[in-house]
Amino acid sequence: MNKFKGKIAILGSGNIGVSLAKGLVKSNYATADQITLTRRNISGLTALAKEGFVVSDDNAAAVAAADIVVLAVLPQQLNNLLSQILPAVDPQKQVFISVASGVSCIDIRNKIGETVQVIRAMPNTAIAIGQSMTCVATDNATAENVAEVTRMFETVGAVVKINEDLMTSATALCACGIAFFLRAIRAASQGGVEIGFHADEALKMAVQTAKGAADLLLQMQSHPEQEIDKVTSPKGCTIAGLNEMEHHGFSSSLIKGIKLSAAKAGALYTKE
Ligand SMILES: NC(=O)C1=CN([C@@H]2O[C@H](COP(=O)(O)OP(=O)(O)OC[C@H]3O[C@@H](n4cnc5c(N)ncnc54)[C@H](O)[C@@H]3O)[C@@H](O)[C@H]2O)C=CC1
Ligand SMILES: O=C(O)[C@@H]1CCC=N1
Repeated sequence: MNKFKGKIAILGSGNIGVSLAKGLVKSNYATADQITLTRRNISGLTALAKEGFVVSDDNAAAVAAADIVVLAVLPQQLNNLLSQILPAVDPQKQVFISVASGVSCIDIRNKIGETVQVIRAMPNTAIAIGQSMTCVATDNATAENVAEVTRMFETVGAVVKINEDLMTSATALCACGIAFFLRAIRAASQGGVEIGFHADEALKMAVQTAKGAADLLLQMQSHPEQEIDKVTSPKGCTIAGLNEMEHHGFSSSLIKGIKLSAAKAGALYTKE
């Protein structure tokens, strides 16, 4: 692994910002002292400062010193942040990565300068354990910067490059998707309790079963239905349960939820 040699500023140290920072250090992409974490109130970052991260409430100073700037505030907090950092933006020095849902590259350039290179990235919370599914898109960054940002996110999971117009779809499927699969696991464990297991063992069984299902697809490179066909014995109990779930809208509810999340993701940001 070639360590990144420059400085990284992560503006907005909440769920995703902190998870990304920790993931980058754990994967040896950068050392903690190369990463500045900002937050309006830095008292919540004391533990991270002890781990060696630079912590600050001065976004403009963090940007001035950085080569890579990650915008990791909520969409509704972004315009305020962009106006704070405007004086420190240097298009020759920094490349900007935005993880904010529903904010386009051009929206960001309209606030901080038309020659600024902006790459959107949509990770998910599994970034904390190096298992993110991160989608990246840009409309103006150089191939070299896209390659570096891809390399950065590959240290904390898998990366797919997509067209920017699919970014809200990626948000729903991958970033929100973590919550959807977690809820499915939780529901399975609740079913397990109804049929006789203690809650802790039911959850453990559901989690390992879900992991096995995902790993089957990843390692065998197969299609879900191909694997399902191997489970469903004729006149058996699996097809009975599966069809009952489908009669109650299992696939349909996931599809509808993902469509609604994608629509919502596209409407989270107000330009003015
Ligand atoms: N949570 C998730 O699973 C994912 C979130 N995202 C996107 O990442 C962004 C951040 O989401 P979360 O981390 O969940 O939100 P969060 O609310 O946990 O973190 C945002 C942080 O930014 C800080 N902040 C707000 N204004 C600031 C400012 N002017 N200067 C410095 N810090 C400031 C807040 O204090 C907070 O700590 C959002 O735009 C979201 O759409 C993207 C992918 C996944
Ligand atoms: O729920 C949200 O709006 C954020 C974006 C994707 C995941 N969490």
